[in-house]
Formats: sequence, structure tokens, C-alpha cells
Amino acid sequence: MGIQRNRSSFFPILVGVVTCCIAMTVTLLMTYAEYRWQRSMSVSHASEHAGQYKAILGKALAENLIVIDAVEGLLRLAPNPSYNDFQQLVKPLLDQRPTIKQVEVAPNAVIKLVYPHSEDNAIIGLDLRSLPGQRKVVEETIRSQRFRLAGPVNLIEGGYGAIARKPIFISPDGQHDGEQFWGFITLILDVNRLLSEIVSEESDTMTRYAIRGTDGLGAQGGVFFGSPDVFKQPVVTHTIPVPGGYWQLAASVDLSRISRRWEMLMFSLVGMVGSVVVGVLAGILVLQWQHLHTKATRDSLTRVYNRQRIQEMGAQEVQRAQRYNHPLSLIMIDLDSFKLINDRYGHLTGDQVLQESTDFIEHAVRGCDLVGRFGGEEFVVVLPECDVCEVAVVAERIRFELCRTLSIDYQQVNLSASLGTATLQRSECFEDMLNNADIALYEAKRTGKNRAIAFSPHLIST
Ligand SMILES: Nc1nc2c(ncn2[C@@H]2O[C@H](COP(=O)(O)OP(=O)(O)OP(=O)(O)O)[C@@H](O)[C@H]2O)c(=O)[nH]1
Repeated sequence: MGIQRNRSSFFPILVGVVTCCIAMTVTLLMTYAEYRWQRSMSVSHASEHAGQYKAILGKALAENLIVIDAVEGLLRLAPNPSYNDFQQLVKPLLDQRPTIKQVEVAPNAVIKLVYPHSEDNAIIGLDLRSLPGQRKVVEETIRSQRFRLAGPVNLIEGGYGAIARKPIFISPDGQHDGEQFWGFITLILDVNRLLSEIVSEESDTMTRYAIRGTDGLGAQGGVFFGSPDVFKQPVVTHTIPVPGGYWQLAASVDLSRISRRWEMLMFSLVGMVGSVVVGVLAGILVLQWQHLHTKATRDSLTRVYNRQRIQEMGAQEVQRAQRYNHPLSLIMIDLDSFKLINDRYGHLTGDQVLQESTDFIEHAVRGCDLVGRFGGEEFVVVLPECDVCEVAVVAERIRFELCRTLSIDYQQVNLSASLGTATLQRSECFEDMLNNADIALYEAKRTGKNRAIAFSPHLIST
């Protein structure tokens, strides 16, 4: 009985802890699902934007490079155009293309026409082959006859730009494509401005973009926008064709930032606190339920089963015993002259006697026997698997346990009890057993108390 009580007092704690663990597991799973969702959102956001940036950059480059075709058309018509003619053609084109810093025409690789022009323009008359940094590229461009986009590099005229340099080759009549190198048409592109679309739209701090491919070398070229780290674990890469090669644009998502986002931290924190609260509430609920259940089934003074519960359980035991043809017995116990105890020592002492008597009864029976207070100073014990001989032994043991002098508040209280026993017969119900035990108990009282008497039919007639 004692072990059962301990177990039931641990039960609310167990339910609370298990509920808390389940809630925490659910929280962790939901946090992980949220992390996965955020990650896939970030990746698709990065992929979508990278695709847009590729399109924007590709379009901007194509629009800018058209200017070279326009200048080339002019040169084919007039191989030695005046600055005015050159300016009239180029000015409106550059007004619409702010990313072009400069247009240069360099017959035989010597810069002659520059727009926008300034009087002290130091580069007029400059032979491109004399520039240590560009000499190799210039010569390679003439040799390969390839239109190339060099850089981005720091420009001698200041700033950071990419140089789109187209070598022009003419036929002997000077009008058409041919074998003879004529010179260069060069566009200087303001790369920072060109990339401003990306820079300005880079508001999402988790997504980072980078571009590499200095001199059109693609994956082999240097990184000229963003961090090289982006190329370590990119979620998407795009190729942007440029004259003579390609640029490579990549996007990466800083996944560690997702788990550090305040929404995620709040979600986890609220989930954890919520789990503890749910666990505590579940424990309290079970405790309340246990309390109500105990109130409904236990006697408040002695904590053994109350009359209603012992009758329910007794009826179940009768059904079980009859179904499996097993023995079942019942003992009715009545403390002797209890009124006298109350009158002499007071009700409080009487209550204590009832509590101690309960302990003695429980001590005298097996753990599987059911002990209940039937009312007043009357107790009932239901004994499954106990036949007429065994119940006599148990009844005697209880009588012996209850026949003693109790010391309560320095007062000596003499205690004894009378007992009536009944053993289940074939067609009886639990009420019949109670009646029979009561008849036997009455006989025990009548014949001098402090004794146990077994029911037999002849007692009915006496
Ligand atoms: N202290 C206390 N007394 C109770 C309680 N329930 C019933 N009683 C008292 O128990 C006494 C029972 O008295 P009786 O029915 O005359 O029985 P008795 O004095 O034991 O006499 P016999 O049964 O013939 O031995 C009454 O005085 C009731 O008031 C209780 O919960 N606490």
C-alpha cells in the first residue's frame, strides 16, 4: 500500500516531465522545420535575385557595347572623323548610358579622340602599347583580332573601370573588314555604377553576391565584386558572357545567420518556456485529478477506500471469482465499545484510534486485499483467492493486531474488535456477502466481543 502511495505521488512529476519533454521535442522539430523553411526561402530568394542580376548585367553590357558598333560605323564611313562628328555621334549615346565613363578612338593604338573631352586630357596621343600594364593585352588583342573586355582595373585617369577594346581591321579601301589593323575603339565602363543595381538591392544581409572573371577569364579570373568566400559554397552561379570571355556571378547564403535571427531565437525561447509551462500544467492537472479521484474513492480520515468504492471493487471481485471459480472472502470488523472511547477520551482521540486501527488492519492483510471503511468504526476487508480456512486465519490475525492498549497523548486506550467473516457461495452477490459477514459480526458481539466468527447459515435462525 505504501509503495503504491509513493508511486502515485511521483506520477504527476513523471507526467509533467514527459509532457515537457514531448513539448520540447515538438518545439525542436518545429524550430528545425522553420530553419529548413527559412533556408529554402533564402536559397530561392538568392537564386531568384542572382538570375535577375545576371539579366540586368547582361542587358546593361549589351546596351553599352552597342556604342562601339555605332562608332565603328562612323569610322567606316569617315576613317578620319573630326572631333565634332565624333562628339555629335557619341554624346547622345552616352547621355543615355551613364555607366560609360569614356569612349576612345585610337588609330594604330594611339589615342586620338576621347569623349568626354577635356583640354588637358593627358591620354590624348598616348600609345596604348607604351602602358606597362596594358601592353601585353593590347598586343594580344591585335594578334588575336578579338574584341575583349579587360579589367576591371584602376584607371590611369582615375576610378575603377572595365575596358572594352575592339580592334578594327580594314580592307585596303578602308571601308570593310580586312587584314590590316586600323586601331582601337575603346569603351571605359564605370563598373561600380554598373554593379550599383546589385549593391543597392543587397538589403538582405544573409545573402551575399560576388562576381569574378577579371579580363573575361571567368572562374579563373579575380573576384572584382563581393567577397571571394561567396565562391566557396555558392547556392547558385551564373555565367555572364562578356567580349572575349565571361564573368561568373555567384550567390551564397550565410546559413548560420538564420539560426541567429531574432525570430528563430524568440521561437526557440518561447517554445522552451512554453514546454516547461505545459509540463508544469500537465503535472498540476494530474495532481488535481488524483486529488479528486482520491476524494471520490478514499475515506478522508483513514485514507482507505470509502464505502462506495469498496462496494464497487467488491462487486468486481465477486464477478471475477465466479467467472474463474476462485475463492473470495470478506471480513467485517467493528471496534468494540468505541462509543466509550469517544466519551472517555474525546472525538479527536477517537479519530486517532480509527487511524491507528486502519494501520493495524493493513499490516495484517496482503497487499492485494482491499481494505475499506464502511462507516463509523466499521471496516471491511475483501480477500481475493481466500477460502473459508484462510479467512479464519487472517481474521484471527487482525483481531490479534487490534487487541492492544494504545498510548495516545499519554493516555492508555484499550482496543479490541469483533469480526464476522463470509466466504462467497456460488450464486451470491457482494451484498449477500456483506449481510452474511454482518450476521457473523453480530454473533461475535453478542457472544462477548473481541472475537472472529465465520458465517454459517444456522446463525440466521439464532
Ligand atoms: N471519533 C470518531 N467517532 C466516530 C466516528 N464515526 C462514528 N463514531 C462514533 O463511533 C461510535 C459507535 O458507537 P456504537 O455504534 O454504539 O458502537 P460501540 O460503542 O462500538 O459499541 P459496540 O459496537 O457494541 O461495541 C459512536 O459514538 C459514533 O459517534 C468518527 O469518524 N470519529
